[in-house]
Amino acid sequence: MQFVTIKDGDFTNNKSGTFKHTDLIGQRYGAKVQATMGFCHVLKPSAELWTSSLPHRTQILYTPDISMITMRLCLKPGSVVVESGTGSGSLSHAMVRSIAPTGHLYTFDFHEERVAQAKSDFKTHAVDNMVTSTHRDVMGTGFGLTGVADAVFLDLPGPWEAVPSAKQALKAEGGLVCSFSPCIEQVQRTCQALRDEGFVELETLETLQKPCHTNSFEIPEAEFRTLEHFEAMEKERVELEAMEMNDRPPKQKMAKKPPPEMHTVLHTRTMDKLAGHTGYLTFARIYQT
Ligand SMILES: C[S@@+](CC[C@H](N)C(=O)[O-])C[C@H]1O[C@@H](n2cnc3c(N)ncnc32)[C@H](O)[C@@H]1O
Repeated sequence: MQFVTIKDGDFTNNKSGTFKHTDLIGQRYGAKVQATMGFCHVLKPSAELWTSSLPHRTQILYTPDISMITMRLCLKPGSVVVESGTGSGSLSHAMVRSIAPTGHLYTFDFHEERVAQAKSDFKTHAVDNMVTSTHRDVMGTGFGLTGVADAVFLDLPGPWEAVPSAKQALKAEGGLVCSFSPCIEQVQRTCQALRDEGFVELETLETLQKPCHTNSFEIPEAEFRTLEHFEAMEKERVELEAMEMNDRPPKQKMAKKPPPEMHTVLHTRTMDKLAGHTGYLTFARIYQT
């Protein structure tokens, strides 16, 4: 999967050969476009496609975790959400899609270049009006936000350090927090910090996706035979033998059997490979009033 900005006169080369951008301009989304050694499909950009094609500047979150996060944090149009670290912006784009057009994402990272690149990506994807991207060490100095957020998401090496500041960033009526950590020891420290700050409904889970493939194929209709059926077949065989002995060509005497009726069968197979452990998601809620 390649994310390509199309420019009249440019070319893109990959294992399918050379694609002239001029041939791509004006194509409808979904169109199949021929190249010198293969073809491509022109797809409409989406948060999921960005996740599968973005340049990795860090480890990123993938669609199974992202869908669990956006759903369990109840993100919807108009939600205000705080995120750290921004990383490569994989989760940020999905969050923006969920909260658009009236919500806002405050995203923080202490790596200056990543913040600059994320800002540039948000602008290119025309979502920068819904994002504030800030260069800041949130484990050291917190988010610097008070009472604005419906939800806070933490993807940090020491999320427990940011829990008091996450609480402060949530709206007066309370809100939701999610923390992603690869190690169970990080989860334990984060849960302790969440309890200390008065968060409730703590739940930690791991999201594993098990893909299934469904195919269809044709098989002959099953023929269930009775004893009479076998007896009739035996009679037919004996008659055939007798005709052959009388030197008469059997084909002239016997009616040709019609071809069996075909039947479409759907077959679903779960894939053998299950993507391995990425991390644990800890969710919690606080009621502040
Ligand atoms: C694993 S990446 C986040 C990936 C992101 N969730 C995504 O889907 O693309 C973690 C990020 O946290 C940032 N980070 C680590 N410690 C931080 C801190 N104290 N304050 C702010 N950002 C921090 C790192 O610079 C890194 O970019």
